[in-house]
Amino acid sequence: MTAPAAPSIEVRGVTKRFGRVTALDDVDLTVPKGAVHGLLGHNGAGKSTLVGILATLLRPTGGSVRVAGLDVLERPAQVRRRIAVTGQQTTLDLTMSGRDNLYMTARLLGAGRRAARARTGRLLEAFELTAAADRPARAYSGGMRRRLDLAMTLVRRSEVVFLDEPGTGLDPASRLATWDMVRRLTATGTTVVLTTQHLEEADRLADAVTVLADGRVVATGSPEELKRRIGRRSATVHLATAADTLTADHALAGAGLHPECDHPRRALTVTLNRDRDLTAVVRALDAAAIEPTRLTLAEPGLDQVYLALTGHRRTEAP
Ligand SMILES: Nc1ncnc2c1ncn2[C@@H]1O[C@H](COP(=O)(O)OP(=O)(O)OP(=O)(O)O)[C@@H](O)[C@H]1O
Repeated sequence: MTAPAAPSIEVRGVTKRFGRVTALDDVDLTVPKGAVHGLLGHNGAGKSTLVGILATLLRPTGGSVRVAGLDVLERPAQVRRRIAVTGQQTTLDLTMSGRDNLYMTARLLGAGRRAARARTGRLLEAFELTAAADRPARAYSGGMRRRLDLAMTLVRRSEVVFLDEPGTGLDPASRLATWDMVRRLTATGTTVVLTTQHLEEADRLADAVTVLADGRVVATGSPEELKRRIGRRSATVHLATAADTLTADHALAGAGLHPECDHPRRALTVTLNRDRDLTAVVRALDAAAIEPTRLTLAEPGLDQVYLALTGHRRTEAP
């Protein structure tokens, strides 16, 4: 039997204080190689501080951190060579075209002319920038600049890539294309850590999510696990007539299922606290000789998970 690969990121008991502010409090995090891990939290939860420590930009006050198998405090320079961080648009030269920005970066990182050209072409295509490739970056729209910024992060093949809200500021089509690109990164073994306040982004992209609130980890697991643990599924029964709605309401209430009735829409919603509650809904309706026109199931969103875990509604970045 082969030993499991060492995790790409291992954080143990990390604390970070800025004067009196405790930005991180006893944080643990393990990310396997080739996984996408979402750091989810409201403003000030500690996401950027944690990424800053992982990327060797900040020193933890306490605890241990290994990235790409290396201790970040003992070997920061080697860690830096293995990682890439986005959201730092300062690396873009706005007077140069998108193509030249990418090409120059590839050359600076040591690629030969042909390899640099090939990498540039692939990245322009992946981020849908081919048509605008030869225009100066200063003429790009906000979304195009963000895509170019992401592409710049990926010029070097890094073991770990840190992305800050990769979908923010992009239109829906570009967002999907970007998410797709992020997922493809992991196929080559790259580990991705993304910080986000957008629950859909974490839900769609991440294999596992760590929810931070006030510097502490309040939950960690796959988006599905979190939803199962916290969120409740619900079943909505749609009925043909007002009379059926009333009968179904009595039948479900009689079975102890506490339906919520939306009379104008002739719909009844039951929270499924246990798996067998769904069968109970169907049985109660059948016993009352009611045939619903439709039965729909709703999975909880990460929104509810976040609210349940932290007591906060999610707050968007300004
Ligand atoms: N350099 C600093 N000096 C003092 N306090 C800081 C510093 N950096 C962060 N903090 C504080 O640490 C806490 C965590 O901040 P952090 O930026 O890590 O949160 P975040 O989750 O990334 O938030 P956002 O989504 O707004 O970027 C906040 O209370 C913040 O005010």
